[in-house]
This record gives sequence, C-alpha cells and structure tokens, in this order.
Amino acid sequence: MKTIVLTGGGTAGHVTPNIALIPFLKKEGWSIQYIGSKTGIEKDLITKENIPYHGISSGKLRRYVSLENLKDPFKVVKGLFDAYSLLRKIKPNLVFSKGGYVTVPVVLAAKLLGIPVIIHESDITPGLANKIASKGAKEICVNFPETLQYVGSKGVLTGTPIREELFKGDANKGRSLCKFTNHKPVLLMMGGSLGSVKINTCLREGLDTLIEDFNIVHICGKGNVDETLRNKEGYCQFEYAGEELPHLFAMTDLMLSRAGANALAEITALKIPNLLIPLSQNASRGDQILNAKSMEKSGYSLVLIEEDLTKDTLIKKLYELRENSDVYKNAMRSAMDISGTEKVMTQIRKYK
Ligand SMILES: CC(=O)N[C@H]1[C@@H](OP(=O)(O)OP(=O)(O)OC[C@H]2O[C@@H](n3ccc(=O)[nH]c3=O)[C@H](O)[C@@H]2O)O[C@H](CO)[C@@H](O)[C@@H]1O
Repeated sequence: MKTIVLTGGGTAGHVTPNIALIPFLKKEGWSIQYIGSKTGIEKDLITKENIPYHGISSGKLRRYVSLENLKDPFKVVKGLFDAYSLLRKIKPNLVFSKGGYVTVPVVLAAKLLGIPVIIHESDITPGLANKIASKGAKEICVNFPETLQYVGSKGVLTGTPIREELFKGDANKGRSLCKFTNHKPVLLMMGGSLGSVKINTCLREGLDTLIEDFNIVHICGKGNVDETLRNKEGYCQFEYAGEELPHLFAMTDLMLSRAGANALAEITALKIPNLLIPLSQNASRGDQILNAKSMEKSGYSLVLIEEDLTKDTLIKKLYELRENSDVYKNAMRSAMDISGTEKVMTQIRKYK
C-alpha cells in the first residue's frame, strides 16, 4: 500500500484542503498520516478525521520583532529532527504540504530523505513558509492563475480542494440550529478561521439596524462570543463552525467575510453574494487584499477595505450587496471549476 504524509497548519485554511482530499485518497487506497504542530488547530481538526497524527516542534516565522524570535530557531531545528525521524520511520511515497510554518521542517526533511513533495499554495502570492519549502518541492499546485508567475516551472493550476460536505447542507437544519423562526434573508459573517475582532465589533454595533432585515449568523472566533447577546432573537453566534458549517452555508443568502483564499473558493463554489473585508497590510503580507481584488475584478464580490470599516460603512455596503445580489450570483455562475480536488489528485497519482 502506498503511503502519503499530509502536512499543514497554523490556521484552518492550511488544513481544510487536506481534509477535502482525505476521502479521495482513502478511496484510491492510500494509507494516510499527518504531521502538524503539537498544539495548533490542525491537531483538533485532523484527530476528528481518524488519521494518525504526529505533532512536531515548530517555531513561527514572524515578520515582526519578538522575544520569541530568539527561541524559534531552536524550535525549528528541533522540528527538523522530529520530522526527519518520523519520515524515516513512515517511509511515505509522497508528502503533500498545504503550507503554514509547521510544514517547513517537514518539507526540508523530505528533501534530505529523497521523498517527493507536492506543495499547495492557496493565495495569490506565496506565503513565507511555502517560499522556503518550494525549493524542496517537485510541484507547486496553485489556486489562482496569477500565482503561476511567482512559482516558476514547477507551478500547476489546480484550484483548491473543497470539502464535499459543504455542498450537502440542509437549510432547514441550519435554521433550527440557529433557532431562526422567521424567513428574513440570512446574513452569515465568517471572519476567517480565527475570527476577526474588528469586524465582530462593527457588526455588533450595527446589529440592531441589520436585524430588522436579516437573520444573522456570526462565526466570531475562539473566545469572541458576546455572552450578553446569547439570547438575542435573529442572532446566532459560533466560535467555530465544524459540522454545522454546511447547514449554515445552505441557508445563507449573503455573506460577510475576510478574504482568506479557502473561504473565497468555498463562497464562489456555493455562489453566495458576498462582501469581503480583507486583512489589512499592517497585519499581514497583504495576501488577502490581492485575493479580494481578484474576486472584485471577476465580479464575484463587493470589497470594503479595513481602513474604511465603520459601523456605517458596513451597513451601507451590506445593503448595497443585497440590492445587487443577483449580479454577483450571475457572475459566479460563470466561475471555473467548482473544486480543485480532482486536479490535485491528478498530481498526487503520479507518485502512486
Ligand atoms: C490570518 C491569516 O493568516 N489568514 C490566512 C489564513 O486564513 P484562514 O485560515 O483564516 O482562512 P481561509 O479562509 O483560507 O480558510 C478558512 C477555512 O476554515 C474553514 N472554517 C472557518 C471558520 C469556521 O467556523 N469553520 C470552518 O470550517 C473555512 O470553511 C475555510 O475552509 O490562510 C489563508 C490561506 O492561506 C490566507 O489566505 C489567509 O490570509
């Protein structure tokens, strides 16, 4: 039996495409193991999938000055030793890396051991971890055509694997999960896998106005639930939506979202008219701004930049989105392939 090691972590966006591949890999007879960090979100998400999980030491690749930066080189080196001895034991035929800092030692160890590596990059510009890891990769699968120019001859346009269950939600189940009793349109706010405090605050400031016209589902991130709003009618909060997510998507009429690449792939595939507020350049390398611009250019999304975000601009843009929702829906109908799963599997099969 052929063995594949999946790796990726730090935020859910570096894990959910791996989860989307798991049923297809199983169906095609691969034995699957996962290497992630000891405490990252990937540990919880993968353990639920019943895949053997190996946690290694990992250090964050920060772009800012922090005392932790002094400890991190040691953690990364320890991670490299951890990954090397794991891969030597597992002897996989292939490593598939979805990115995030934990993947760097895994990919480097695979290269030292002569194990082929495929990398997947979801964003328009490659992240730091993938930039380092790309040297050890045989192929780099990308989600946006614009990315091919940054990755050279190893690049293959595949799109992003999307979890199949997201297309199989039940709107009535979503309504009952949220205890929505009327049939106002549903607005779903998803602030990325970690939530967004800034958007959370503006949405809650505008809640009394918006709730007149919408039922609101708010995925607000770990530790961000507002207890005083727990029983508010027409408003339902989740820290993180796991198996509820397909049902929430199924009942959603409009979305408010960060511009993480996986959320965008899912929203486009589900054809949900959306307002995007990309993470600002101050807090990131600006990848979400590029992702959002690409969506706006294709006519799939309305965009509000974080510097312009206030309660009032948020409300104004959401009503503008509602007015023009058919325009966005129609544009998304012409979007390319729904999910990148099959195209990524085609690359993986080469190593079977
Ligand atoms: C802060 C940060 O570093 N953000 C990056 C991170 O985003 P992040 O991981 O936050 O966001 P993405 O939108 O890419 O992916 C989130 C994934 O988590 C899932 N999900 C989310 C919330 C929830 O309650 N349940 C759930 O299942 C979504 O359906 C999606 O599959 O990786 C993305 C892909 O490289 C980048 O574009 C983002 O810039």
